[in-house]
Amino acid sequence: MCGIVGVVSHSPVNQLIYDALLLLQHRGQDATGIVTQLDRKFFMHKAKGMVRDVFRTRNMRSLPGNTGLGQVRYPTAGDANSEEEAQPFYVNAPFGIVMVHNGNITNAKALRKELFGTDHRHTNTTSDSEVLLNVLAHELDRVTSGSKLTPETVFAAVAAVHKRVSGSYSVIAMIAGYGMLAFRDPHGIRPLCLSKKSDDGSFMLASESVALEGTGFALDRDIAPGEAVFIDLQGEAFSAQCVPEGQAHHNPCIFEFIYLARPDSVLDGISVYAARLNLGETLAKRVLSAVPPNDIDVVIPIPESSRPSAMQLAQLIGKPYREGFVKNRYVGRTFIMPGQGVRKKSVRQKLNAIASEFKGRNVLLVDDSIVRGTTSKEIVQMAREVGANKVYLASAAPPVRYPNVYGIDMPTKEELVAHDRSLEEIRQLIGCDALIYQDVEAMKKAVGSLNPSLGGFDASCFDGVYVTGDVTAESISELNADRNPVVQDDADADSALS
Ligand SMILES: O=P(O)(O)OC[C@H]1O[C@H](OP(=O)(O)OP(=O)(O)O)[C@H](O)[C@@H]1O
Ligand SMILES: NC(=O)CC[C@H](N)C(=O)O
Ligand SMILES: [Mg+2]
Repeated sequence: MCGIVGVVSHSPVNQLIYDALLLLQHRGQDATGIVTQLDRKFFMHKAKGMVRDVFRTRNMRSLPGNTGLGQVRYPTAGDANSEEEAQPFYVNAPFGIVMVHNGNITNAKALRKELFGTDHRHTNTTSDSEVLLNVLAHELDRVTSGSKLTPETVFAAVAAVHKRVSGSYSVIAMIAGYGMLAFRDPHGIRPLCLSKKSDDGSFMLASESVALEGTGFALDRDIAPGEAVFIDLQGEAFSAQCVPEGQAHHNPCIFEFIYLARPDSVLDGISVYAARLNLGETLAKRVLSAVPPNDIDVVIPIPESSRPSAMQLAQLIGKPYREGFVKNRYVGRTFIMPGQGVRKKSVRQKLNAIASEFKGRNVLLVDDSIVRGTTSKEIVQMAREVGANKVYLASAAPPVRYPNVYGIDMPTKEELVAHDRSLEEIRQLIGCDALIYQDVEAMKKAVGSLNPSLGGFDASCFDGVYVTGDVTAESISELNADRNPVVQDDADADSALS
């Protein structure tokens, strides 16, 4: 889950893209980049780091033009440490294309071979996004050879991309001198939404509605699964469904609603905040059947993402909701940091307990999800250190048991605390007095009831069902083999836990 943004306007876009990226920073903390276009020329600046650190005034000054793209990266493929793999990516033929991608290509290895052997295209990094860009470039070249680039030819190229590429991809690209193209994979796994400003006719495309609202745009609609939108440089927009009828299914990633997205965003017709409240409500029922309510004195969220669920849960079980942990706002999100070592250290730097909320009390801690168990184990220990009597732990998401291959960095099952362990084994490992998880079906209902028109969710890390239908144990290990040493680091999560 990276954050992506694209703007077509009648005035300079550099500041607007910067502002939108800041609003999407929670989706990627590792690298960032902006590219703008002026007179068929691209101007780009990208580097490792957060938005505020990467773009200095001199960089912003060298990003002229009224159209542009930006990205914040959370690496899920290739090399997490490489500056080269920061986005946007650029190819010079045909036309000159720059592209940003949120998602993960599951057949990148096979495509890389095809690109080299059959399409005679060169890729220079281990990034799956560079592969995707080259497939798009090849298909654009093929459909426009001997004819002009029109919205129809662009859509034909996207249709060909859908046939070749597997996995998750929300994409925004700029074609030099022509316009901006956006498309979403046939399952709509990662989000992408669109806005047109009524006063000046400018367009913004972004991963989350919060980026639109925070920059003076208003959410018009989501890009549909399999759909492509092309906005020419005169500001005229065209759109088309690029997969054959019956082959597009709307299965957004449910983890967006649990953890990844900001609570003030609305994705695919669902308010993330409302989803988290609903998850708290269903979790409350499970808590009541597992722990006698009189045994709980206070409900304490593990900041940040669990707050709405914890609040709702507390109200339903009739217990006080208290802020027992204070988050250091200058430490980023720990889950999306690359490498288990840095994640583990960061939990202690990030959260500190207010002893008076714990002393002598039976506390129910609530988190949105337990993935590697890094956070839970540290937090339970911290609660005990400041004098908690009993420490119960509830998770608004069900046990994460399966690897994710669609853009969340949980590539190996061995690193997941719930993989191949019973509830009791997980409880012992985390060290809490009772452990209560959300149920998979209840989770799907809690979120899905907010938009019944969806065709279900990608909930693969919870139920092991991969919506693209082509993910096997073999392809998962192949994907891991393509990662840089970070995955090896992650595979050590077990030892880091104990
Ligand atoms: O079991 P783990 O592997 O530790 O991962 C799960 C934790 O990581 C996330 O928090 P994070 O600090 O990333 O972000 P937040 O501040 O938005 O909650 C999530 O909210 C859980 O607290
Ligand atoms: N989280 C993402 O969307 C990552 C995009 C791409 N797979 C990368 O690793 O750069
Ligand atoms: Mg958290």
